[in-house]
Amino acid sequence: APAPDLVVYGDYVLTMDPEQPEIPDGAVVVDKGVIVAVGPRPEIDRRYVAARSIDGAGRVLMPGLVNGHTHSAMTLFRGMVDDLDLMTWLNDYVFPMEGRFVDPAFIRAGSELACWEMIRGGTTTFVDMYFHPDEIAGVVQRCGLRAIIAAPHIDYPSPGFSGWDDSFAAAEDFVRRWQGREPRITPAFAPHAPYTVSPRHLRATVEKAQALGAPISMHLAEAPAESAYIAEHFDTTPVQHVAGLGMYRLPLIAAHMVQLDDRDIALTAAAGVGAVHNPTSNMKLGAGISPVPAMLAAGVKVGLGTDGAASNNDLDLWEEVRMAALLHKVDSGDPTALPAGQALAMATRLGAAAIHMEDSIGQLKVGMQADMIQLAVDKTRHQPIYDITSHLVYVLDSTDVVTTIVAGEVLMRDGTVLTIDEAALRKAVDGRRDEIRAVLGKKPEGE
Ligand SMILES: N[C@@H](CCSC[C@H]1O[C@@H](n2cnc3c(=O)[nH]cnc32)[C@H](O)[C@@H]1O)C(=O)O
Ligand SMILES: [Zn+2]
Repeated sequence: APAPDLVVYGDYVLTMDPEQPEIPDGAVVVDKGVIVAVGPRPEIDRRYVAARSIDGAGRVLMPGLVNGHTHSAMTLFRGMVDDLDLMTWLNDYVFPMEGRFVDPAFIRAGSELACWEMIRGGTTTFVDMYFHPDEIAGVVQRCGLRAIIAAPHIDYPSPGFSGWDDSFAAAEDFVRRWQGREPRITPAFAPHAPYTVSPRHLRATVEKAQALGAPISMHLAEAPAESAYIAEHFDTTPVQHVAGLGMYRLPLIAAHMVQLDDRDIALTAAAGVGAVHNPTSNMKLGAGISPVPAMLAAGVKVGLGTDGAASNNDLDLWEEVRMAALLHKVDSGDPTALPAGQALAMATRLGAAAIHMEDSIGQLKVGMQADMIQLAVDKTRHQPIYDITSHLVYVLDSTDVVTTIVAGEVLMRDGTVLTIDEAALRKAVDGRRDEIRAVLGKKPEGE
């Protein structure tokens, strides 16, 4: 028998592969970080003797989750400003705080805190957009997660901002240095939003991203104030504005996509642009309700994201799955609007498509990357179980995740994160918290 690196079992194997969605008492075989077999346990055990195995009794085995939009180091701003609309939150609070506190050490601590939380909760891939992307990439490399790391650039004179030319040149430099360097890291461009980056600079971004073959991640059609700004200055919608500048010709990852008309949705579907839905952030900032069922019906690739911990306030993707499943029922008055299976797909297979990685992640399928998680479903509060998908969406949560594996590497085992020193992390986070508290104590922000 062939001797692969690892076999992982599950009483319930949920592949998210439409061709064989669920395998009771199944197993996934991994060799050199890639899935080489998926099937029922007896058949797998007959064919393979793996070097290592992870038991699956009382456990679900499924693909790791995809967080399509976050700002990882904003974990250090968790719970600092709540209950404000997007523009007030951003201009009066977040930008000044960032100008004051963000430096490379802040990013190292904040991103590590984010990665710890994501590994703990079963997120295996995330799309990040934040300052000092080299620091983020270093953290991601050390903790073993997979990420698209988008280097931000902006016109808007936010604090800490050194001008468009510098921020764009730094982003290009980052993309060039990280392309092909680490298989789990994809560098990308991140023009902040249509209301903070001029048309000329969005065009320049398209040209550069096209030349380098890099994806773009940006905030798009998030809040009413953005639509009003774009209507006033350009007499169109945010989507049609950026599509007109060529942005819909590339692998674009568009976060939010709340304020959309029918034409915006049709254009997004036709272009294959990925839409990342952030239900908690949208609800919390009062941005509106993204027309997710309409996008899905039109064939848009819709994923899920947490956004940063300053507008969520955590990076728990299970919460987004459940929020999405519930929000669109209440919005439409139709409980069939977003069924559990579709909500779960948005965190896995569809979410992978939304970030243009559907060929390598999002399903447990031969040839795909071995990015997978186990959840324990053996507790009394989990019983009885009739439909595992229903449980994953409506019963389980991030604390039920017990194993996290990326490219065949075990990042968490029995609920313990193995690749991050938690005690050292807590110390770094406490240090930053004290520094921020001291400043906030002296000068309270806002009224
Ligand atoms: N101001 C930056 C760009 C920074 S990274 C991404 C930015 O997006 C901000 N951000 C976080 N969540 C949202 C959101 O929902 N909408 C718009 N911006 C956001 C975040 O605070 C951060 O400033 C520069 O000078 O280059
Ligand atoms: Zn964001």
